[in-house]
Amino acid sequence: MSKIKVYELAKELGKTSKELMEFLAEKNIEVKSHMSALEDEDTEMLRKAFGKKKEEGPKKKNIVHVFRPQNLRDSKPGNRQGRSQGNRPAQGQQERSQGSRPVQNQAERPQGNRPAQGQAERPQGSRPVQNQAERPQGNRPAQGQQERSQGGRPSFGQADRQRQSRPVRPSGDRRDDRREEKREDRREPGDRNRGRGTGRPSGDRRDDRREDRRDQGGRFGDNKDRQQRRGQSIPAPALEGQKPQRNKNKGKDDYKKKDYRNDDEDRMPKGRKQKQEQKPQMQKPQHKEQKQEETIKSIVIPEVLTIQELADKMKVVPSAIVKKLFMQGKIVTVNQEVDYETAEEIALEFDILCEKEEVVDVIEELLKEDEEDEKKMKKRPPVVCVMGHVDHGKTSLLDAIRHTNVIDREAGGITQHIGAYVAEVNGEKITFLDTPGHEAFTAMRMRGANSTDIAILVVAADDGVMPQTVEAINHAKAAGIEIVVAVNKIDKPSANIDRVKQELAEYELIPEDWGGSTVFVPVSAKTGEGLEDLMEMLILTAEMLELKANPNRRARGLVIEAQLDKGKGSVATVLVQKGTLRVGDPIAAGSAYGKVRAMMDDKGRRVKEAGPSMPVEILGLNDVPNAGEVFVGCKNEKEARNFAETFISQSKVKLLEETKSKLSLDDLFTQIQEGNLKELGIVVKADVQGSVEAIKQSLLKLSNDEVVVKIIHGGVGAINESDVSLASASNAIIIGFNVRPDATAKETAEREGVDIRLYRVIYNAIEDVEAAMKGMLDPVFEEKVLGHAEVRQTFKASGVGTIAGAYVLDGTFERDCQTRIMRDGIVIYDGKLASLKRFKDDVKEVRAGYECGFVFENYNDIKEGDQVESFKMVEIPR
Ligand SMILES: Nc1nc2c(ncn2[C@@H]2O[C@H](COP(=O)(O)OP(=O)(O)OP(=O)(O)O)[C@@H](O)[C@H]2O)c(=O)[nH]1
Repeated sequence: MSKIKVYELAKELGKTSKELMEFLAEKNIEVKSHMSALEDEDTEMLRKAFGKKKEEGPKKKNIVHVFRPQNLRDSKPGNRQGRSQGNRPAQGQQERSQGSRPVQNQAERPQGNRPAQGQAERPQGSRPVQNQAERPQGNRPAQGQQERSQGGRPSFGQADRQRQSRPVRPSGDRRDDRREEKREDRREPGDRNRGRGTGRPSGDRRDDRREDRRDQGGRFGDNKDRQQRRGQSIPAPALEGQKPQRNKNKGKDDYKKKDYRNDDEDRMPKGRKQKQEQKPQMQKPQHKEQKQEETIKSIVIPEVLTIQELADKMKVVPSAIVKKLFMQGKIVTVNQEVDYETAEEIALEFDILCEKEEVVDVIEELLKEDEEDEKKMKKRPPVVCVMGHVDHGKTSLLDAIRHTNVIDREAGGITQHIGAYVAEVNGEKITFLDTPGHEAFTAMRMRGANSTDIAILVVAADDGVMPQTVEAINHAKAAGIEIVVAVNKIDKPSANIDRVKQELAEYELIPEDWGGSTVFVPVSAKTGEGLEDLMEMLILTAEMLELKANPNRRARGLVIEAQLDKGKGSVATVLVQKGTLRVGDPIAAGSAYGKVRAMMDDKGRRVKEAGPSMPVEILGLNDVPNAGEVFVGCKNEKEARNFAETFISQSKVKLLEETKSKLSLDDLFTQIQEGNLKELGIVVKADVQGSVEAIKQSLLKLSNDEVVVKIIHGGVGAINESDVSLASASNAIIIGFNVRPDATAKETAEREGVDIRLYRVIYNAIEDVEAAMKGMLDPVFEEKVLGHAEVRQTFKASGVGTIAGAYVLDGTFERDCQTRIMRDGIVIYDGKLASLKRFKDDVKEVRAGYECGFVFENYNDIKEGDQVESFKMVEIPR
């Protein structure tokens, strides 16, 4: 037979390991820890010494202590004292047994281990099986223990209330017995004195606990302090001290946590019931210690949740949380959202541990790929992007390489659309991604960096390193891509290549001729000087990188750009990164899917297939995918559709989460209280995804301490009704770039008062929003004539004024519209229509060919033959 360990014997005897160890220490038998194996004779001795006490066990029953910290908080100190001394000796005892003991003792006793082991080993018979059996379902004390162990959980406050409302004396007596006994067993004489009589004052208990907590530091200390400050004692069981241990051993103890949880869930309801029904039953002492350790409850909560949801998880009434926070000076409602950290803090106050819900990114899972077999890989061309500060010549350089002129076609002088093209140097191909030049395109650059192998960092020789140069360096470094520096504009007299080299050296880009490893190529996009060198350097760098991909597999790559074409439908420029994409292949890209109907290369030629590093324009997707999205070749169209559907549903979830306020409770409060939190919601619609991203990024950057810019939605295509309703619901404005609202959207926007702003140049959009944030920009309105009418008769009505009986010649007249009365071509009145009637009824609108009655606001001098014009002020698109 293998030797029994201290903790096993302790469990068998219903004692703590500590007790046994103390006993052994008195007998000069050395045991190192609760895990130490005992000699047979020692085991015998211990069994003899402690065995008989088993009979006394029943006396120790009835330690039913449930407490509601939130109630205690409210209770007067006197009351609390009274209660803690009278009704809660078990609590005191429990705390004494752990709290006043040196901390290392706690450590010695692996609290996390015990319940699990207990459960695991019980059936194997280290403890007589009948013990288990003996413990009837209604073994009240055990359940009572359990409830007590859950003391921190207000969910069982019911039981507590019941306890408090009925006489508790008898149980108190019993507890006294137990206390005496325990004292005999465990306490030092000094301690005994301290604990004698009415029990230990709660203050002491707190001290003990504080000591424990201090040891554990962090949150616990904070909580404690808070409680102390308010002079409140949340008599958290001594087990509270275990929390940090559990935290520290996170992962290792995970299975134990599960045990706890299962235990809680499985047994608590029973326990509650049994407690009420079978109170007089006695407790088996051997369960006691074990149960004490089940005090800790752990809940799994998401990143953001409402107080109500948190309360549900904690199994407390939400008002308890609200109250607790109120006591801390935070006013919250049950529907208010709190972030994980705040929720964790709240839960800790209730002695509940929190674990963050692991969010599985389904999309990421979907896109996961296994490592490829090296043998199947073949050399592929490098994908190069151009980065650098505004006006340093990125477009010109790309253009010089491509020998086409794209600059002239740009609105506002910014490269707005991303494309890609392949250049050939000495038979070697290089794929260039056309990256835009404005800061607005940061996001794309980042994507560019992710999709590229080499970045050409363009630095104007006459300007040197500028902020966006640094930004570009950082992006490239973060993406781990090779940087080749093109020192541009060397044709300029003010060009200073060495200065550029020097400045870049500060960013760890040291030229080869200075002993570094960065390739610097002086070029002039204007004269074409150095371009060949640059291309050669790119080929050399690519060779060093040994770029490879397997062309014989299903294609996979990135969407570089996508837009909706009236004739062709969804047109997406994709960069194949792996495999070969063929016409007819079913593919999915983000929310879009379909079969490749046709493919065009960068020169507009139809192609049948595209291998690694090749950019192609594809037709056939059912929707416009987002730029930067990964596209995957699928087995069949069904698989592609499934992929897209999963993507859509997941994106919705994500969008919802993102739309949820990210502000923490604290922030929200301080900000709101100071009255300086304003949120500017924006819906962005544009003709191409690239612009959406660009506008989004630039607008987000406008956020400052006072106003937070929040992009509620961004998409490609005309502004539609759903955009307007979204903006209306979120009190947002809509920014349209190169798009217009459709008729229903216009109407809805007018009806709901949604501000739609249309732009053709990104700068203007950014400028406007910036201005709006500074002083709320006034919209520019334009008059829109609705219709004309002729006054045919006038009537005088008392209390109303003059009614003009008129005939609508063209257009319409709407209620509340602006009007202008003209007599002989001269405007004699300009104002609002006070009432619009058909016969005796007020109407909303009267159309051409109908007669109606007008009453003008504060104007009665109407004559037959007057011409009335109705118009509306509409906002003019910028
Ligand atoms: N002298 C000279 N001028 C150049 C050279 N390269 C570009 N430029 C000029 O510099 C200006 C900016 O060039 P772009 O190519 O538009 O610069 P960019 O970095 O693409 O600018 P954004 O797209 O606005 O970020 C243009 O007026 C070009 O004509 C060069 O090598 N020499």
